[in-house]
Amino acid sequence: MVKACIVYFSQTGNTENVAFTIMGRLTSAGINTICLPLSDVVDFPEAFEGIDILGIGFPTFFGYPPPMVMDLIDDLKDIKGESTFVFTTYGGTTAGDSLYDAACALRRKGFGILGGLKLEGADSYPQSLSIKKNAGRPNFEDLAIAEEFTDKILDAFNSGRSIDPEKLASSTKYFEDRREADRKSTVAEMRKHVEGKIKFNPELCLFCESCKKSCPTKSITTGDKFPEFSWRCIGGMRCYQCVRVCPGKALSVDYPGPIEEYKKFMEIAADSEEEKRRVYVVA
Ligand SMILES: Cc1cc2nc3c(=O)[nH]c(=O)nc-3n(C[C@H](O)[C@H](O)[C@H](O)COP(=O)(O)O)c2cc1C
Repeated sequence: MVKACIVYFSQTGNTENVAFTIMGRLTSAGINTICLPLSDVVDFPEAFEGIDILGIGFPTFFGYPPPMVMDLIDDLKDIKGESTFVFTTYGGTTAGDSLYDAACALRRKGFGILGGLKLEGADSYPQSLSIKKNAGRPNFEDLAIAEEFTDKILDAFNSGRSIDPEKLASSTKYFEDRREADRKSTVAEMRKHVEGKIKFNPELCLFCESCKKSCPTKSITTGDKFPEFSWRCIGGMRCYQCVRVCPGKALSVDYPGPIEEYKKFMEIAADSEEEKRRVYVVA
């Protein structure tokens, strides 16, 4: 029996939704499929044993995969030569080179690339949440596309086809111009336009530790009373999951500028309608 494992990182559920949709389709096609959040990978290495297909899903962060997803791929030491596919959800501005970067890294590890999928999701960035950008995505139609994609990658797998990661490269000029540049500096350049400081109001803290439990890099410790931030975050990049999950609204964001400036900045790197319509590429 063909065995698949889908590893995904998801903070607001968009990528998880897509991951479970793909798993459902694979399962109904008779593939023995496991879906695993990135945070469980260390505790469950058996999930990778004897797999034929590896799927990796993640939200796009500033046009690229979140650094811990690239770390995961780098750490895939013992799984070589299998087939893989990548998928991302993004807030409707740009998926940038996220599929391309993940596919290149997997290719370097010896994986054959079956294809890549990018679907729009409700935008989880704090300013975007305030304007409800892309609310309700991925919707029914988006998930139907995820199913269509799954059928096509299975066909590619069964026929032994794979693609060059180049096929997943963005046609958006902003990312084309920066393809050879160091990712950290490109992301830092973007972050300075939009990244706000996190404020803490002790009077609203419920001591529930939701911030600590949700932090993907375990950068938050709780002292006698309040959370303490090491600000390690994701290579310094704020993901704001602590702010999103705080039930008492004790954590909030100080936007670096007015929302109009944020919207203007998003236009600089935004995908063209044509790029947005290129939802998947399959071998
Ligand atoms: C730190 C950060 C950076 C983001 N960068 C982008 C981006 O470059 N382009 C975009 O369209 N959306 C961006 N988003 C929005 C997310 O990619 C989008 O909401 C995604 O679907 C969230 O997936 P999840 O629900 O699985 O966490 C960003 C969100 C965060 C928190």
